[in-house]
Amino acid sequence: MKTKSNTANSTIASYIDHTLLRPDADERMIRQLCAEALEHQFAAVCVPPCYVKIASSILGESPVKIATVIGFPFGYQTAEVKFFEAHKALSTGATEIDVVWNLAAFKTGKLADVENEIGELATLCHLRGGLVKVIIETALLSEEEIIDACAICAQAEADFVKTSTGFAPHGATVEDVLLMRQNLPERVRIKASGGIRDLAFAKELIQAGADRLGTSAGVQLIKHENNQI
Ligand SMILES: O=C[C@H](O)COP(=O)(O)O
Repeated sequence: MKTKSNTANSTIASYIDHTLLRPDADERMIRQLCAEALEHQFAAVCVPPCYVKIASSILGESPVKIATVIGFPFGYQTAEVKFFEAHKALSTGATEIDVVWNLAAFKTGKLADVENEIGELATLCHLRGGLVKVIIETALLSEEEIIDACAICAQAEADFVKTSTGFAPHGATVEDVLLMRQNLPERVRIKASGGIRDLAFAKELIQAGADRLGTSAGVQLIKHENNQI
C-alpha cells in the first residue's frame, strides 16, 4: 500500500505534469486526475481548456499547477485565436500554457511570424504571472530544425520548450532532449512528453536535461518507483 512517506520520497513526482488530453476524457476522469495529482504531489495537471475551471475548483491554492493546451494538437490556428484561447485559460485558472507552435509557418519559412506569435503569448502569460511552454513536435523536425526551433523559442522568451503533443508518430527521445539542452540557454527549461511510460526512460530523459515530464502514465511511474508493479 502506498504511504505518505513513499510520496514524500518520490524523486520523480515533482517532474510530472499529470496529463489527460484524450478527446474522450470526461469530467469524472479529470476529477480523478486532479485527485491523483494532489495525492502524489505532481508538479501540475495538464488538461484540455474546457476543464481548466473544474481543475481550478479542485486544486485551488494547492501547489499543483494547472496547465492547459493551446492550438492543440496541430498548432496551425491563427495567432489571434491562440491568444484568445490563452487569455481565456489564464482567466479561468490556468497558470501554465502549453502552446503548439505554428509548425506549418515554420516549415514555410515564416520565422518572424512564428517568433512573434510565441513572443505575444509569452508576454501575455508573464503579465498574468504564468508561463509558456512551446510544443515544437520534435517527431516532425530534423536535427537542424530542432536547433532552429530552440533559437526561436529562446528569442521569444519562452519559459519551456516541450518536445511533443503525444499525437505525432513518436514522442520524446533522449537524443532530442540532449540536442535541445545543448541549444537552449540555461534559463529555458525543457519538458519531455509523449510516450513516457516507464521509470527508466523517465530518468534517462531527466538525465538528458528534461525539467518536466508530460505523461498520462504518472501514477504508473510512481508505482514503478515504489516497486508496486
Ligand atoms: O503533453 C503531454 C502528452 O500529451 C502526453 O502524452 P502521452 O499521453 O503519450 O503520455
